[in-house]
Amino acid sequence: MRPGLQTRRRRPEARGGSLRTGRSIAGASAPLECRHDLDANVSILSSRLRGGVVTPVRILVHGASGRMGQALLRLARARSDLEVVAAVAGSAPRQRVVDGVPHFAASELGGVPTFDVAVDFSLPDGLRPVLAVCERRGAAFVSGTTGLSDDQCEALDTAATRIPLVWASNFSLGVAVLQDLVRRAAGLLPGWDCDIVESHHTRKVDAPSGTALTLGEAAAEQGAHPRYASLRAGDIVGEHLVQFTTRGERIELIHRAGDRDIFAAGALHVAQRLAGRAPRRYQVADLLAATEAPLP
Ligand SMILES: NC(=O)C1=CN([C@@H]2O[C@H](COP(=O)(O)OP(=O)(O)OC[C@H]3O[C@@H](n4cnc5c(N)ncnc54)[C@H](OP(=O)(O)O)[C@@H]3O)[C@@H](O)[C@H]2O)C=CC1
Ligand SMILES: O=C(O)C1=N[C@H](C(=O)O)C[C@H](O)C1
Repeated sequence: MRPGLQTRRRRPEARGGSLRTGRSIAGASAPLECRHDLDANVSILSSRLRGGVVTPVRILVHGASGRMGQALLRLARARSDLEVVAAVAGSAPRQRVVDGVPHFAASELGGVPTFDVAVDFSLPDGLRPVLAVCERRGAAFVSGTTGLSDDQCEALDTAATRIPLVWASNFSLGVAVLQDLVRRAAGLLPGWDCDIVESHHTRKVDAPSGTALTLGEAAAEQGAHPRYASLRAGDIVGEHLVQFTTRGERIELIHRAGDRDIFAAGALHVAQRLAGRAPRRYQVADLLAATEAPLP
């Protein structure tokens, strides 16, 4: 076996947060429903009216010093409909205020200013404290943190009875389409081998990736028995190959992410639309469909 290549046979547990497309995206033919939720939109708008003025959605970025956190802070700065009011990392910040944004350590979460939605790309250990703050404050929660335990996944389900919440293993549009293609291919190819190979940078701590597990769930829903292989090399942002093989033929479906901004932009887009909604667990596609503007 090559260094860095781990193989693993595993049928993943059912987890929430898989991306379900509700309308046709980029040629995918899955029927997608478009929701025009007038009452919800009125309530969201009124929640953003302060002093008679529509104000930006106030965001807390959790995992702010990380690769994703830095992308979120940079992209949020460029949006007038979002205001980052707190940036939280695991350890104490070297600078208390950066570009006008107050920075906090995770141990200081209780003292962060009022926010509408927390956007979390941290590590599994960081999940419960930030989720608890969102629940206490009635704020929305968007998370892309992967490698969560079953208990942590259950904590998300419980929180979603009190606050609006989205967890997704991947916030890119391309992976949402890939998931749909995998589901359909698995349904059309009973008995074929299904193998998922994911490649990421050497700093990634979880394996298989959250996206690989989500894609595997989509295949397993159709009766496939996916196997997983993980490669850690250099600075690969994220690649997922789903391969269906039988005697004499093979189909390969692959997504390559070349830039973390695709994930960060997707998460900010979702956060902007989640703030002020009724408590429940939302899928990314719910918020893509309830749209005034296309993905940035
Ligand atoms: N769903 C998606 O689309 C994507 C998901 N991800 C996932 O996002 C997560 C973060 O990825 P990445 O940015 O590369 O990771 P990094 O290691 O670069 O960053 C992790 C961040 O989390 C902080 N952190 C660590 N432990 C805690 C804690 N206990 N409480 C609060 N904050 C903590 C770190 O702070 P400090 O450095 O001070 O410890 C740092 O700011 C991973 O789970 C990754 O798989 C990544 C890309 C896309
Ligand atoms: O850690 C990463 O970098 C990524 N993690 C996510 C995952 O585990 O699927 C999404 C993306 O592939 C990048």
